Amino acid sequence: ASSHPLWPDIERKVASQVSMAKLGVGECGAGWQLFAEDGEMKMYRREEEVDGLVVDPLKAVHVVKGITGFEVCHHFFSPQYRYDWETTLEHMVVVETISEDTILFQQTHKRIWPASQRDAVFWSHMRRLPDDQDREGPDLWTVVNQSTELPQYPANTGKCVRVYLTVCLLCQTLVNPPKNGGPVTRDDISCKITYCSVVNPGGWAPASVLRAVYKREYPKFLKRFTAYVMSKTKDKPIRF
Ligand SMILES: CCCCCc1ccc(-c2ccc(S(=O)(=O)CCO)cc2)cc1/C=C\c1ccccn1
Repeated sequence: ASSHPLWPDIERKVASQVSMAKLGVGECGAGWQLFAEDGEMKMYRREEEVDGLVVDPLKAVHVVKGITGFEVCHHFFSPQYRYDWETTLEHMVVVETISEDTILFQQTHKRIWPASQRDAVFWSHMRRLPDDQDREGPDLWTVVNQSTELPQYPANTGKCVRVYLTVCLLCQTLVNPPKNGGPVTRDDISCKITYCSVVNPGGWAPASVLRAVYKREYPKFLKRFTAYVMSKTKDKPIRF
């Protein structure tokens, strides 16, 4: 895929998104406010507006037992599972499978009254990252979704307002080998998940509506998605 015209953008975006995702909420600048908490899941947001539009960056951290970073990224990246966990999705088109780890999507999301319906066109790239701390244990896995322009899907021509998004899912598998030296089972693993997203709604939507949507939808999405991965993997061999 390194020959594809998007490749330089993908390389640059993945590098910048992963380094930002690795920063704790305390480090990457002030202004992160905790807005939702549920067990191990903590969701933070920053209140930001661009041209009067709410684009509140979101950062969620979660630790889930019994699954690996590869399994989380695989179910997030692969189109065949998306309708199972993405409740706001109305329609998804795989525009181009650039390579086995890079796909171009067009998605329409269900209309959220009183705002107009939204669609998104983005490339999605999944990658294993060498662990820079050289800690032993499995590597990191990431999926980055980045809006891009596609001539065959011009923005704001039909019923939908085009959103512009940047999303990074960064996963680290934690293995706690059993004392008796036996094989590692799902009871001995967990996954540290960092989910970062910035969604520019594209066209006007009331700040109160957008903030209510994000406050309601993001916690629901992360809980539902991680529960889905657990259900899909629990009786299967572990994939690191
Ligand atoms: C007025 C409403 C405007 C927002 C509409 C909207 C736009 C984009 C998106 C969205 C959210 C997550 C992704 S992803 O993480 O890349 C996974 C692949 O689907 C891509 C798109 C959603 C939603 C609408 C609802 C909403 C908002 C947050 C969280 C969940 N749902």
